[in-house]
Amino acid sequence: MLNIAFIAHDRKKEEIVNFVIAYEHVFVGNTLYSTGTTGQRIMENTKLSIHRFLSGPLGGDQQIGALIAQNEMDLVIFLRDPLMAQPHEPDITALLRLCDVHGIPVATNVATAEILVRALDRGDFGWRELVDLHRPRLGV
Ligand SMILES: O=C(CO)COP(=O)(O)O
Repeated sequence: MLNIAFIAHDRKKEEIVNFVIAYEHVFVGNTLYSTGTTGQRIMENTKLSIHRFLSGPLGGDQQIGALIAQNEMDLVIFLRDPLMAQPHEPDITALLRLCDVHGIPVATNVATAEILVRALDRGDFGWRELVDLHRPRLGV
């Protein structure tokens, strides 16, 4: 079972909802997290249960970043809006930076998300457990 985070900016909300509906059978059984509004929209449209943090502009990206820093996140799907500036741009940069610091697979567009979720379905994320042998989860 993996810990997976869903995040999408407003103009990407419909895209992430459709993506999660399409792969609901892959995501079910994992522990799912999201920023506030993204999670609300996904839960309204699927049977998935999601731990929702604050909305992104209010600190949700930072809350998910904290889980990444504690080695509590295995996959991040973050559909960013590349065409509109966000008020919390530093938080977005910080989250993506932490993914790179800790080597966490992160998709920032749906094409990459699709490849990662198919890899997840095939069991390709087994290597995360090997990494965990050397970097035990700290818990939250
Ligand atoms: O702003 C976000 C990510 O940076 C997403 O927040 P919401 O899911 O609350 O819209």
